[in-house]
Amino acid sequence: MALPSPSSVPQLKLNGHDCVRSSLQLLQLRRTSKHRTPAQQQSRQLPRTRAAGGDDSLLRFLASSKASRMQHLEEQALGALSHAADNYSNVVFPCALITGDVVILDLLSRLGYLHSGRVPVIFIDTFHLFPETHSFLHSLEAKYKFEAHTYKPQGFETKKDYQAKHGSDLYISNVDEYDRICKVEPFQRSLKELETDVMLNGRRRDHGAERAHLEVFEAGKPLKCNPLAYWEFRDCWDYVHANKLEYHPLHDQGFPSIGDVQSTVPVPKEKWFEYAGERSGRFQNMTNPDGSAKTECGIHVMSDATTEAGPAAELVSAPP
Ligand SMILES: Nc1ncnc2c1ncn2[C@@H]1O[C@H](COP(=O)(O)OS(=O)(=O)O)[C@@H](OP(=O)(O)O)[C@H]1O
Repeated sequence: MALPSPSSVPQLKLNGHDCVRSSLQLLQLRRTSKHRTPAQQQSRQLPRTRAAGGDDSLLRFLASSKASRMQHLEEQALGALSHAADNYSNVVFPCALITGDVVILDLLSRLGYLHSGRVPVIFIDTFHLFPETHSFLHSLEAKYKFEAHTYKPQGFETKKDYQAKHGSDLYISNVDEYDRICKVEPFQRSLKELETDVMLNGRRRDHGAERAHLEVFEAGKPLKCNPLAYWEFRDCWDYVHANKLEYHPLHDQGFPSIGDVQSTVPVPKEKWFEYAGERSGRFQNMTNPDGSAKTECGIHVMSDATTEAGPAAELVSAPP
């Protein structure tokens, strides 16, 4: 069967994904290999008319596989959110407003959980966020009709107050102390004040090695619900485009993920969708006490260390 050249394949524009083309590239690579099986040799001699029909059906198969995968991911994420809300009293969503978070907000809104206040949104103002992050939050609050619960470093109303005590470069002189004061403490305080028993977030397996085996629910107090655990970064963008959602304005300036100003940089677009590519511009020039590169601020890592195993422990960590 003569495969069409990948560049000549019309994009099926199924959620704007390139998978059809890349699958064809893979197949073509196999075809041009010296090691053809007898069946492959034979298939090369099939009449061209049959080959043309085969190409169409392959494209249709790939398109329908992709569509059913996306449908499953969406149903599974909605199912996880409903399960959390149906079975637990205080489900909260700490939201950093990056692409996956926008997907979760939209799913929560479709379930009626934002407007009703069933799932409160937590926003940590670290005093070091980009101004665009604040304006984007206000825009989403207006669109989905919710008001985020904003938490700041304890004892400070403004960045000026904070700097008067800690200076302007604590994140350089003592990054762990900076994380504790500006992120971890306000985050822990928010979970406590809202009596959280389930915490939603947008962590996914393709974020990197630390999250490679993430499950949709993770044991602990609070229980963590990761509705996008099995999604890829590309799936989040497909959802955003398919539903014409507004997204953080800094994505259009080359930032795949957005955190604090001092530690977030743009990333070349071709790297965004590589494994761990989304977070490759985060935590720049930061190291852990053991000298390894920092990949987490400690919000989730620290809350793991300080929480107990919850009732779902056996569900999420069943032995092989
Ligand atoms: N500003 C702010 N407000 C509320 N919640 C926040 C905030 N920053 C991070 N988070 C929560 O922490 C999750 C991991 O974030 P990150 O490791 O990407 O960033 S950071 O280290 O916290 O800056 C992050 O997961 P995502 O849902 O994937 O964004 C959130 O659950």
